Amino acid sequence: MATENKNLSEYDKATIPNASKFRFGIVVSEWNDTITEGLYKGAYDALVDNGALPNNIIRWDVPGSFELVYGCKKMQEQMVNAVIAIGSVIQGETKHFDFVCEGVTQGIKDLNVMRETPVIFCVLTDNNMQQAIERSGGKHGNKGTEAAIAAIKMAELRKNS
Ligand SMILES: Nc1c(NC[C@H](O)[C@H](O)[C@H](O)CO)[nH]c(=O)[nH]c1=O
Ligand SMILES: CC(=O)[C@@H](O)COP(=O)(O)O
Repeated sequence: MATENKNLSEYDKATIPNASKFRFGIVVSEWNDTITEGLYKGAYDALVDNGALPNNIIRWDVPGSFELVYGCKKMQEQMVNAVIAIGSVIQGETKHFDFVCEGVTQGIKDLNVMRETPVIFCVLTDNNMQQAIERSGGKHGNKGTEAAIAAIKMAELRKNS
């Protein structure tokens, strides 16, 4: 498994652009909030560690991961350089997991295709809570950290393109 061979929280600051000139929007799903709050902390701390100003980080909450698409669409309309979508989808008894994951994945992909502001996919899609815990500050690191680094790099790419 790819994540098993890569700690999601590791990055080399020397390779990361300074984020002090950028504004970031973070949209956070309330479902599985113990997980999404851990992802948010990882993302927020990594943004600030790389120079982002706290006043330049906007947070909105949405009910569930399916609503991340609408929330990120509206966040793109704000004066931000990149958006991070944070969610945690955990397999239940039915196929609902498949439809939520597909819907949020395709929706965020569409936002990246149709609009100028990059939206980073920080949505865990796990078989169980233990996997989610391990990827939101556990033994595999924090996908929120990974997403923040991606957001900084994509904001820099957008600025230079
Ligand atoms: N089961 C999970 C959900 N389900 C809720 C949907 O995301 C959505 O809010 C609802 O269908 C109303 O439109 N959401 C998650 O983020 N994680 C889950 O595990
Ligand atoms: C991802 C979901 O919507 C899922 O957790 C809901 O659980 P269930 O499939 O048991 O209704």
